[in-house]
Amino acid sequence: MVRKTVTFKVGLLGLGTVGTGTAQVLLDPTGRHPLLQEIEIYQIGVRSLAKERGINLPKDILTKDLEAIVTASEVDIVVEVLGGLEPARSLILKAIHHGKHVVTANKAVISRYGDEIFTAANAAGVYVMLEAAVGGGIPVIQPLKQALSVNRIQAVTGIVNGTTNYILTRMQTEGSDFNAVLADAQKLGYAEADPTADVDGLDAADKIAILASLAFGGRIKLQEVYSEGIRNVSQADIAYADKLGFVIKLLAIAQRTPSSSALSVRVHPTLVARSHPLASINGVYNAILIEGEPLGQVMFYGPGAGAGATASAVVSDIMNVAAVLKTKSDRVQTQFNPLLACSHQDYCAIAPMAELTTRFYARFLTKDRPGVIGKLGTCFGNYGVSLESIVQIGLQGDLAEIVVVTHDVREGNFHSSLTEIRTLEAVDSIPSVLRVL
Ligand SMILES: NC(=O)C1=CN([C@@H]2O[C@H](COP(=O)(O)OP(=O)(O)OC[C@H]3O[C@@H](n4cnc5c(N)ncnc54)[C@H](OP(=O)(O)O)[C@@H]3O)[C@@H](O)[C@H]2O)C=CC1
Ligand SMILES: N[C@@H](CC=O)C(=O)O
Ligand code: NA
Repeated sequence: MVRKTVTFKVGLLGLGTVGTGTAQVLLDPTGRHPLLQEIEIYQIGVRSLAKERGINLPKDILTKDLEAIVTASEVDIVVEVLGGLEPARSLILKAIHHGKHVVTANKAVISRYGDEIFTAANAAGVYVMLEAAVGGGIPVIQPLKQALSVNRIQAVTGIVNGTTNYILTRMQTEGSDFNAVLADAQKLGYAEADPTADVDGLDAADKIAILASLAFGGRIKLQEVYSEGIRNVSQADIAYADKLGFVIKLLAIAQRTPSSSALSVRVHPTLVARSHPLASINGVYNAILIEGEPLGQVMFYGPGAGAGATASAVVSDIMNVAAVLKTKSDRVQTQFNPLLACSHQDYCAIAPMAELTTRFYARFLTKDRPGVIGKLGTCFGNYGVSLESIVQIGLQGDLAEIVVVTHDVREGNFHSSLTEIRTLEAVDSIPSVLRVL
């Protein structure tokens, strides 16, 4: 048992999956960095005092009075792991106004209210740290702020939602049913309280907005980030993708566009060639591939959700703040460490999706008769859509199933060609349209 010399007090807001993992690490410093022995939990704010907790806690440490934690003079660092927008946002702001440094895992709050929060933090002279908010336990926020900051970043491409990667992996490897696998992800503590945020790509959109902001040095308006989830990814598409040499992944992408100064920032299910490094990232694992000059490519890989992994990121942020404070005798920041603080003022311009240039995969159900493929080809040709492959593999009832993969095409042109194709008498439906990396 380690005897602690307490120097820093943490007010922990939340004792769910991440809060419990965080408390476990803070209460068990043996064999970890010695600075951890100087950090103590002051109080833990929860909703219910009666709830069974799978952790041994000091007596009377739980409270329902979260405002008292963020305003307590004893507290140096407030750790927000409540989730949701409110009261998380208000408590973060109140903590900042009371001079507390903040560590949060809450990408939903940061991607929406980052402007307000970082402006308040800079005015109050405190840090807001968010390593756990993207990629769970994977260090990616700190590397972007520090080790990679000399690079001109060209693209950030990631699998940043553990729940959907877990679902897609099991649908692919076991042919499992979507809803059953989602229930497992919830049991394992990967999913958000409302898993819609995971399944519909909103959690990944929050995360890529945060990564894009760090990578490209400006704020991002979340409403300009395109997001499409995995609800419409079917077993048929997984099987066709496999036959064509691809796997389907929910990718979050932020990249410079070749023709304008605007960025493309988006989340969508994507066919990824089996040889691509992101294709082999399975289960709850996340990976973020960053391309920059002069570094080239670097990929961060690890567990993207779960109690222990996320706690590792939360506690490392607490330690980073404690380490900075240790060098200040009065614990007041007169000057910020520019590699830890946020200094963005301007918003990045985001290009509309119609201007994106990408490859597409599309599946058509058509009448099974000669000449249909030719008619599709004519419509594609009318809009400059060039095909990489076109295959008719099977029949669904009496309808033919035709799958195409295009070469790079402007998204707006591709959709115009589909609008024309839908008017063809021989075409029954277009059950899926996916982008190809
Ligand atoms: N789960 C994961 O793997 C990861 C989660 N995150 C983020 O971490 C945050 C927390 O997630 P997670 O731990 O999974 O969430 P949980 O739902 O498991 O835990 C939330 C905790 O916050 C408490 N809480 C919520 N609302 C209130 C309120 N209004 N008043 C008082 N207490 C409240 C709950 O109290 P009580 O226990 O009494 O109900 C609970 O202890 C989220 O922002 C999430 O996006 C980030 C990376 C990974
Ligand atoms: N629900 C999220 C948790 C981590 O951010 C996920 O599944 O990735
Ligand atoms: Na992280």
